[in-house]
Amino acid sequence: MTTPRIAFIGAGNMAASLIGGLRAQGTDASAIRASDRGAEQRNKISAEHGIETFASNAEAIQGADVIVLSIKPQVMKEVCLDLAAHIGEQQLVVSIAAGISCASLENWLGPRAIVRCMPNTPALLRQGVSGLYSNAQVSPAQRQQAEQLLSAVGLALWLDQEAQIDAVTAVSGSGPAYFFLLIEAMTAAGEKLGLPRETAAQLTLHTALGAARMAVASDVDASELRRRVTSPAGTTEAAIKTFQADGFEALVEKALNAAAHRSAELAEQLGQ
Ligand SMILES: NC(=O)C1=CN([C@@H]2O[C@H](COP(=O)(O)OP(=O)(O)OC[C@H]3O[C@@H](n4cnc5c(N)ncnc54)[C@H](O)[C@@H]3O)[C@@H](O)[C@H]2O)C=CC1
Ligand SMILES: O=C(O)[C@@H]1CCC=N1
Repeated sequence: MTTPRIAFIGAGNMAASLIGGLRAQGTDASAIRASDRGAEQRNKISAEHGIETFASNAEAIQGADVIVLSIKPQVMKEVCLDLAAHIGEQQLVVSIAAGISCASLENWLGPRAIVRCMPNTPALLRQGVSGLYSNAQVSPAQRQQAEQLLSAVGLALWLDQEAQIDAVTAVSGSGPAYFFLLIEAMTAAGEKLGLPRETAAQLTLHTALGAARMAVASDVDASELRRRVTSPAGTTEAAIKTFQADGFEALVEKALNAAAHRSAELAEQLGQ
């Protein structure tokens, strides 16, 4: 398959992660363009990745096979209404915005091929994971284009119901932040236990990395891996019992529900 030409509308954090991942995978800079209303963002992304940038969204999408809407949900309507007259029938629209439904995008852009997806920031290291959903107008070739884009930066998993995007947002879209929070908390606790801060940070980070790598490579599930670390009446058991006595699993469920609920709420608030 030839490399699709990709235009990013909005050159912020997530666009930078995706563009960085695509460039690291070998996508030529000439196949990628980006627009942003901020001159600083345009200069930064063009300096970092050697891509052409535009102040005009309409100019940026000219000649693109795939248009990636990578702006905040709050400006999606305004941007789509401005772009609607400029998008060609053959151009695939990929939205990465949390909480903006295909129906809203079609209201603003007209009926067209749309893939909604939810990536995450480790895309920058090509270690991302995304959930993707395509509407009925997306052709098999366009599905492949979207998959090619997201799988350049990590694992891409198709969903068969759009509502599942809310759950993907809660688990993996926002998920890196939960692990960062745990890393922050473990580092601080290690320091309080008497370690130099840098040592506590390195121990925490490499434990997180090792545990994730082990879980991905393992043919047994996480609960069995946890059991193998947990000696009867040992140190791990003392920690796990403390987590569970204070409702760790219920808290995680509550937090993910809040994220999924917020995703659905954004769709209601911003989708009109
Ligand atoms: N940050 C994350 O971890 C993830 C974010 N997302 C989604 O990605 C989208 C972008 O998020 P971030 O990159 O974090 O936001 P960001 O604020 O870093 O980037 C958005 C960019 O859009 C630009 N912009 C604003 N109005 C514009 C307009 N009218 N025309 C062109 N550019 C405009 C801003 O100047 C900014 O550079 C959001 O919809 C978010 O829901 C999805 C998955 C993960
Ligand atoms: O916090 C947010 O709304 C976005 C979507 C997923 C990650 N960041």
